[in-house]
Amino acid sequence: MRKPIIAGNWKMHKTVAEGLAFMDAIKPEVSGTDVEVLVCAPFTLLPSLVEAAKGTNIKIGAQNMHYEDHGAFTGEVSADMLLDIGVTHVIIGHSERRQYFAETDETVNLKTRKALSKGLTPVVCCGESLEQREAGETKTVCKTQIVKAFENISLADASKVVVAYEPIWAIGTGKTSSSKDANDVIAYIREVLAALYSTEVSEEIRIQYGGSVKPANVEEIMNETDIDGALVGGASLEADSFVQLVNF
Ligand SMILES: O=C[C@H](O)COP(=O)(O)O
Repeated sequence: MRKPIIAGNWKMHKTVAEGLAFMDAIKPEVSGTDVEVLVCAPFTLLPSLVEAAKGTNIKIGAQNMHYEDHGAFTGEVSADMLLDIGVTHVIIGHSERRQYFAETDETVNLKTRKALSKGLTPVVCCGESLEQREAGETKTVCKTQIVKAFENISLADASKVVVAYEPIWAIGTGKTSSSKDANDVIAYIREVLAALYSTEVSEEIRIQYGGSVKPANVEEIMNETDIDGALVGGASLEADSFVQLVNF
């Protein structure tokens, strides 16, 4: 049985004070849940959030990392640096990183392998653009991204990866994929993983949906058979809304 995972991706939002106020507000409201609760914040907030999450069931993640251990990479942060401050998860290959920061399927793979080798849980994103969807390429695009992301990842490590299927046209637009459509693509991603590894491993890997998830639609999405969680941007920024998502 896969444990559901509800993750907030704050993107480039919040000061430390705002992040800590959010943590104070959600802690008592999410403490009883069976769902894995994850907050992925900008680098500047991570040490404070890790401290605030101590002794709770809330995990703290980064939104990116570099695949090298150290070196002349101005502006970048390594896996060891994240581990050093107590971060446990890292989003890799978000479409905004692919679109604005030249993230490629190859760097997604390098980062995923590095995260796993260090003991960080990678949340690996895939998803098609509107143009690709209209051209009927959704499954091909997701397959290409997933096959490359998992290249040279062992069977033992594969089940530690969390996948997030995020159709780009649904991100921050208010347009959600229908839960059936999202489930259909996610079931297909599971078939791709079964072919790469085994049915057993593919049944263990958690696959989230992301794209305009909000309290009003989270239950329907989470009721789908293959959807194991949500990666949420806008609706994760307010404590009330995030609590409703976790307690779907
Ligand atoms: O990482 C989160 C996704 O990009 C979804 O963002 P959104 O919930 O604002 O559509």
